[in-house]
Amino acid sequence: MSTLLKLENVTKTFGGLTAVNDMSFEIGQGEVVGLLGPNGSGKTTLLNLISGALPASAGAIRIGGSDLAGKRPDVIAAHGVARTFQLVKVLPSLTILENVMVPAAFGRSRLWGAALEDHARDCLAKVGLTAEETLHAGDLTYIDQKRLELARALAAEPELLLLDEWLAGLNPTELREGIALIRSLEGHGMTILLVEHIMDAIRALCPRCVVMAAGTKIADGPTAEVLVDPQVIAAYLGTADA
Ligand SMILES: Nc1ncnc2c1ncn2[C@@H]1O[C@H](COP(=O)(O)OP(=O)(O)OP(=O)(O)O)[C@@H](O)[C@H]1O
Repeated sequence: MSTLLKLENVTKTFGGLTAVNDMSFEIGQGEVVGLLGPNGSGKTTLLNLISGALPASAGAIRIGGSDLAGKRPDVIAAHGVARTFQLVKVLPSLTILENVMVPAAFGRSRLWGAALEDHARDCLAKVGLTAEETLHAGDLTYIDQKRLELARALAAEPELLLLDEWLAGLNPTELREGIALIRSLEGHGMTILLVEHIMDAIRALCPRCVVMAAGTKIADGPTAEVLVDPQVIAAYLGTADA
């Protein structure tokens, strides 16, 4: 499996706080990897560094061989990285179709006209929103807004998809649908780095997990092994002398 994402000693400080501390790991093409850790451990900051929303303080972030640390988000997107956000970011006054056309127009293929609409519709079909394309995004239910956000990310034709708690806030039925949807992307060979607190989802989707605590990598390996690692359990539950 060839390496798609390679982090080398990536660090991010905010003043005196080190939010991400010397993180190194690789993700192969087509892998689905969970990024775990207690609240405040640096997961979202790491996604922000990979997607270019924040510049790294140190280290290299290689995507397909190019070091993109410190590059603008649009440059990183052009290298095939797309993401969803912890708090859904759709354009409420635009229709569903228009919401997906925007990232498709500015995505890797710079589509326009009929090709743009066709591609946007394909992305809506992938997330099961075909019938809703003329509705306004602000009128959608929460799960459908999440689907739409995923369709917007897919519209940019990513090779690497970063999902930041995309399954959070769903009821059990929606969660099952959400897991099936992510699995269907995996079937298309997409590489996914998934920040998630729902362990059932992690077990169902991620053969491998990386775990962070206080900005540092404390585990990286097969999910079943990582979830019973005493250091990981201590990071989540705290220890008597912590
Ligand atoms: N823009 C910022 N400025 C200053 N501090 C920040 C900023 N963004 C994050 N932090 C801090 O960095 C640390 C890591 O935060 P981050 O949001 O990355 O954690 P997380 O693991 O994603 O947490 P959660 O699971 O709660 O989303 C926290 O202490 C947070 O307060």
